[in-house]
Amino acid sequence: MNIQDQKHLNLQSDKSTGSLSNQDDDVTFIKESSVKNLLNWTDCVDAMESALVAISNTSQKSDSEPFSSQTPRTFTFAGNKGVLLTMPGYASNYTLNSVTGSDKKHSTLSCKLVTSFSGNSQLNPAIPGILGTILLFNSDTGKLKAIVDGTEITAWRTAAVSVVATKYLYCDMNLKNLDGNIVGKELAIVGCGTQGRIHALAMLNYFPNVFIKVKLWNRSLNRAEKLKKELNALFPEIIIVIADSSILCVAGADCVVTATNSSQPLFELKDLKENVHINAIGAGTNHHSELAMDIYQSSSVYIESYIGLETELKGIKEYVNGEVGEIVAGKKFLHKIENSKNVTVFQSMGNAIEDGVMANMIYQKFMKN
Ligand SMILES: NC(=O)C1=CN([C@@H]2O[C@H](COP(=O)(O)OP(=O)(O)OC[C@H]3O[C@@H](n4cnc5c(N)ncnc54)[C@H](OP(=O)(O)O)[C@@H]3O)[C@@H](O)[C@H]2O)C=CC1
Ligand SMILES: O=C([O-])C1=[NH+]CCC1
Repeated sequence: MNIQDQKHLNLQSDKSTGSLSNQDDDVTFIKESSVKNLLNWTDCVDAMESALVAISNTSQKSDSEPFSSQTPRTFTFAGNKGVLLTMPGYASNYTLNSVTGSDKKHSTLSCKLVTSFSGNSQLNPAIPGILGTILLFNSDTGKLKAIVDGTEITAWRTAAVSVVATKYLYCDMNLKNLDGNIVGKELAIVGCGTQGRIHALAMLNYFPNVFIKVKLWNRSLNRAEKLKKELNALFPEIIIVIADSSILCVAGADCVVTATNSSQPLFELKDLKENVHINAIGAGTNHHSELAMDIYQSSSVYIESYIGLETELKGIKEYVNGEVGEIVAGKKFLHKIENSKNVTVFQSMGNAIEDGVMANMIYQKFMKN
């Protein structure tokens, strides 16, 4: 949602403290351009690490431990044109270290409303296929306190979650302890739409000195060319090439991102080299169609939340080894598959807690400014 005129909505953007007073009637509206100005990769990745830990703890075990509660999201289909998702969630006792320090604990009650209309890219002018709005409620009273544009948040939080997954699941190299040397890895971006683009930016910005080459593939060439131009200007030291097929794109890659609406597998296990980490993002309501089934069968597979597993990932349920948050929190060690290529897969779906934590992070920064 990009509403320019907040008076039109009869909302006030007075930077009130969000205190518990009954007179606190104002609803803060944070529009897309303000959200954009407040986003950076350090804050987003830090917030998503906290969110993933809260997701993996679904009951309150102590006064201080992060936890969350959520129901499966709902899907309301608008004929065959698109779908509206509702994503409610509550996260408690989590920190936003880089924004409010490690002592301040946050609780957030939120609901994201997000539409997915894949035909939007064909409009003239094109608009994003995924459009979102996040409602933030006072978690002590239930009263609405902010409406935060969720389109940029959805893009950034998805890529930031993939960065966290890459940090913890990519076993070939400890990306957490970079020593400043060029590591010389290859990144493959399969699908150069909104998600492919933001993932390329997230990976290259957050892991400097790691990737020396990026291979891009997109069904229609013009989007790959556009992204190549953008990346060349931002990262002149990195080699950026366009691959002729999705299989050629992943050949030789160390880290792969898939971000398409493809209902058919884009590559198989035989197309990958050993020790590859894959962030599988796309394919909308059919989340696991981008990768061939033999990849899931012989890889260590992690997801954001078991809640979505039951309803949205039935087809690969038996191959899932855990939640990323369980690894981050040290509750589980990375599962290794004997006699395998040692491939790790982060199967992304998107999760309500990530949206609530991100919207609160933006709200905290907006109120401070
Ligand atoms: N996991 C998560 O949290 C999230 C997942 N998503 C999902 O990620 C995917 C991409 O979203 P987004 O980047 O916003 O969408 P965009 O519309 O910006 O991009 C869609 C991409 O998919 C490609 N594509 C579409 N159909 C096919 C096909 N049959 N075969 C190969 N490529 C195809 C498009 O190619 P072309 O340019 O040729 O049309 C384009 O590269 C969607 O499935 C979306 O639902 C989105 C947000 C969050
Ligand atoms: O989590 C999310 O916002 C979405 N996942 C797929 C489409 C939108």
